[in-house]
Amino acid sequence: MNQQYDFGMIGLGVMGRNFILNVLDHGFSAAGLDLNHEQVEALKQEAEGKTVLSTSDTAEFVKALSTPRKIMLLVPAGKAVDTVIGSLLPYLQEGDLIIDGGNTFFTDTDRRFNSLKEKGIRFMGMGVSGGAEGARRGPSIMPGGDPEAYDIVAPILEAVAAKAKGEPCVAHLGNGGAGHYVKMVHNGIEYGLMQLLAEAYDILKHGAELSNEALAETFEAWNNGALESFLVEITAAIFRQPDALSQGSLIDSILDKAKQKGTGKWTSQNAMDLGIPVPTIDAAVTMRGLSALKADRANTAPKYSRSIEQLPLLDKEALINQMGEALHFAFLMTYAQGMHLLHEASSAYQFGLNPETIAKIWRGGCIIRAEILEDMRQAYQQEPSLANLVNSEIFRSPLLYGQRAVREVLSAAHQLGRPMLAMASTLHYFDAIRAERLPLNLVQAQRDYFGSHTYERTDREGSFHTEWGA
Ligand SMILES: NC(=O)C1=CN([C@@H]2O[C@H](COP(=O)(O)OP(=O)(O)OC[C@H]3O[C@@H](n4cnc5c(N)ncnc54)[C@H](OP(=O)(O)O)[C@@H]3O)[C@@H](O)[C@H]2O)C=CC1
Ligand SMILES: O=C(CO)[C@H](O)[C@H](O)COP(=O)(O)O
Repeated sequence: MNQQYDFGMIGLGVMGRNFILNVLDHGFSAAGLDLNHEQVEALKQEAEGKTVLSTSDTAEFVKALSTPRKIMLLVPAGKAVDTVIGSLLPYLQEGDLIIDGGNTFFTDTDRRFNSLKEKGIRFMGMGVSGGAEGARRGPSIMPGGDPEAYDIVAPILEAVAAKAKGEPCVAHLGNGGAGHYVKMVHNGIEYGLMQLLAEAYDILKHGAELSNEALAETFEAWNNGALESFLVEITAAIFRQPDALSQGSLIDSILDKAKQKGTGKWTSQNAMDLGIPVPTIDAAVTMRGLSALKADRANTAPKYSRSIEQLPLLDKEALINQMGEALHFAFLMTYAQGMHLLHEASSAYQFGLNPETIAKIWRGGCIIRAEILEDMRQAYQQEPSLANLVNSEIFRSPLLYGQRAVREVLSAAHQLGRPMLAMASTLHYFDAIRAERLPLNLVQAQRDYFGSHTYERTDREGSFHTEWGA
């Protein structure tokens, strides 16, 4: 009898090839499919000696898999996913499972789930985080959809996932497109944290005049404290990277235009749809947009030249310390915004999410893994229905303490004329969410003035309209 393989992977690029190698490392047999022959050959070479089939023939690939078939896709989100599903259908049988592991928009997952269900094919939307290294050595995995479908593939996913405090960083998260929704918000938080770190770099470089070596040491020191996280760790390493093509550090030769594939923007857009503010993520998306306007910036810059050298000298040591505290505050607030969005989405889309489980599986493997996640997990363990982490006792003291540092670093940014849009948005979000009264009574008055939109009063029930100025 021919070999029957435990697991199938379609898309043998950055993520797919590393993920399938990870599966093989854990003693499972696996088949890989890609239309690109170079990728097929690369898998054959990298998996030499393992029980693997690498092919670009769909019929051969599907027939080689043991039933129910477990086929994961790591192809670009969008059309490619529908194309691959269409190419598989003639060969699949009832009960087989297709898993989309890409960064797919969650409503596409719902659509695919419903259409495949009619054909008797199981479908699962699943976020995967950790980049190439995570896929290879242990990612954080965010599956959603039918729990029975998850059970079919759980032994493989639990084996390959990262482990945090001995527990696998994978769990069935909820109904329908829940897995892809959680991954989208993960990426929104990722955007926020990355932008905050970029802003800190800018102020330390221009305000405290830190060299790349000093920046590396500063970020390393932070990574040994409350800010311990993957993103702080790699940021320190980035400052140490020499440039292979010219003198100096590589960071100084990288064009300041950040690209984006959509998940951060989707998070902001969907948060607006649900009426949940995520201003740090909005700011991060906006800054990617501003970074892309390189030619416009270059054109405008000479018209508003800076005179930094005339500015009062900032206390270097104080600024570095305040920046570390400010980042800790802003990191907490960014996770809080993302988790608040998940709380609302869970009821709006009936995902049935458990925030403690999400905090738990984000503690290892993923891009936003951080020491803070363990505090978050404990906060949700104490109060599972907590809507916003700002109201957690665990967060109260670091937020109260950290906000002062944020005000200091923002003041430095203002003096230097350097943008800290994410940091400022984070502080203003905090100041707004803790303000019992906001000046939006004026907005209501204006709406009623020009559009008879009515307003409510503070002293009596009902809806009121005034003939303003009459
Ligand atoms: N890179 C990352 O850090 C992360 C990526 N993701 C997500 O994972 C998914 C895959 O990303 P990534 O691995 O980076 O992308 P890559 O482009 O590196 O790999 C995608 C692979 O899929 C192949 N492919 C495309 N269409 C088909 C098809 N119809 N049939 C078979 N193979 C096909 C591509 O072939 P070809 O080269 O010929 O186009 C390529 O080999 C995306 O949704 C991405 O957003 C998720 C987490 C992290
Ligand atoms: O999912 C990821 C990490 O978690 C991918 O790396 C994704 O591409 C990051 O988003 P963008 O390309 O928009 O920066």
